[in-house]
Amino acid sequence: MISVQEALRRCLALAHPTGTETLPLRRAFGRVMAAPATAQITQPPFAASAMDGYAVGRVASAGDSFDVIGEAGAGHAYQGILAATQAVRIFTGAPLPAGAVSVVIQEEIARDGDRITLRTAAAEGDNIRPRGQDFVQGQTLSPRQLRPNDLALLAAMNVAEVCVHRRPVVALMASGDELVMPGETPGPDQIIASNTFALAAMVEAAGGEARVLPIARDTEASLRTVFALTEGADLIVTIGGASVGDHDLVGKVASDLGLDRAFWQIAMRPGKPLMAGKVLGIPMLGLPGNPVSAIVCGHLFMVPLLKAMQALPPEPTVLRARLGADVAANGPRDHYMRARLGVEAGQPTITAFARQDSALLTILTEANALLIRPKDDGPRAAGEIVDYIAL
Ligand SMILES: Nc1nc2c(c(=O)[nH]1)N[C@H]1C(S)=C(S)[C@@H](COP(=O)(O)OP(=O)(O)OC[C@H]3O[C@@H](n4cnc5c(N)ncnc54)[C@H](O)[C@@H]3O)O[C@H]1N2
Ligand code: MOO
Repeated sequence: MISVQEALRRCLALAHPTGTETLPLRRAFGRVMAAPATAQITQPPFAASAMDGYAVGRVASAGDSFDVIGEAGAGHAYQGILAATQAVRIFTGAPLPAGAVSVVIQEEIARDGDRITLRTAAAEGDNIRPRGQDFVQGQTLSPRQLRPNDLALLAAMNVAEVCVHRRPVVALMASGDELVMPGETPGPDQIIASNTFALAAMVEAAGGEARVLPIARDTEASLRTVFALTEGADLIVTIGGASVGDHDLVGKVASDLGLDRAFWQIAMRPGKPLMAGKVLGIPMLGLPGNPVSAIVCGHLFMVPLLKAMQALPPEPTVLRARLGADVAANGPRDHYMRARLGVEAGQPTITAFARQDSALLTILTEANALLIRPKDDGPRAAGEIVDYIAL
């Protein structure tokens, strides 16, 4: 069995970046930029007041007075030039008038008619946002998956459209005679197909488009029928039927369809029966059926594949925390234990759940991290530093 790292390397070798498209900003959330975006303007485009108050014509001390000669509001500049003895009533976001050197907030001013007296000193630059303090025209934002904050920045840069990678289309293909969809009434020997829903959401969160295909039955004919529905996908993800049982036919049918196999079975728990390759000209990831195995492998292999297809750094980020409770010696496969990450005594602390069966969705839903136990690692005591991946 190959290692997790080798399996990921072989998976990523299957990925090719998708093409690009141009989208209006309002449709770009969660998408991955395909090229740097360039600021069309400088922000702020002028030195601006950061507060409501008075722009004054010289640095001053408490007790100094000025003549108020006009007003500047956001969107309404004061057109004149301030002399050293003069002030302009100014509001947040208004352009700083020519000649102004400082803004004093209105709470620190006594006003008598058109005369103001300062209760505090006015130092050069106080409460003034210099021109271009946020960004300047021509500055670039490097490619990334667009979060809400990024969209605000692009909008401020006057970038109305953004060039993004086309969403990788993922054909999700669950198989098993025991499976029915949520909302249906399962027979006495049936269960509900569950992991497809997590995987589809993970695809969408990673910038892809999930195409959930009908559940294939455990026959070669049914699997072939559903495989035929994967046409046009950028990635085929099968769920279940990957192991060694008589009804685990995914590998067999994929082989009959010309699968160029990159690997089958890895030294990982959960996820041992994972397979990958290329079938019908499309990269394929064959996930194990156990819900936790499928979802954990989705995080470790499917999401990196989708990132690679959108030219993002694909590897999951491995972080470090101290163990909150002892863990026993590990076996011959890397173990990605469902765990709870929190803070104890001011330090990130991770504690594995006692129950690690790969069929336990209730545990997975309480987990917010995967504690990584290297294969053959000895027992570890609370307080030792370990690796984890955040979920
Ligand atoms: N003799 C051996 N048996 C098994 C081995 C092994 O090495 N030797 N590996 C075990 C491991 S590890 C895993 S993981 C499972 C995975 O097997 P499959 O990929 O063939 O998955 P299935 O047998 O189809 O299903 C396993 C389990 O998961 C349920 N399932 C399947 N699909 C879904 C779905 N979409 N939603 C919810 N639940 C699903 C299915 O009903 C089974 O209970 O094999 C071990 N066996
Ligand atoms: O590796 Mo299986 O995925 O342990 O349940």
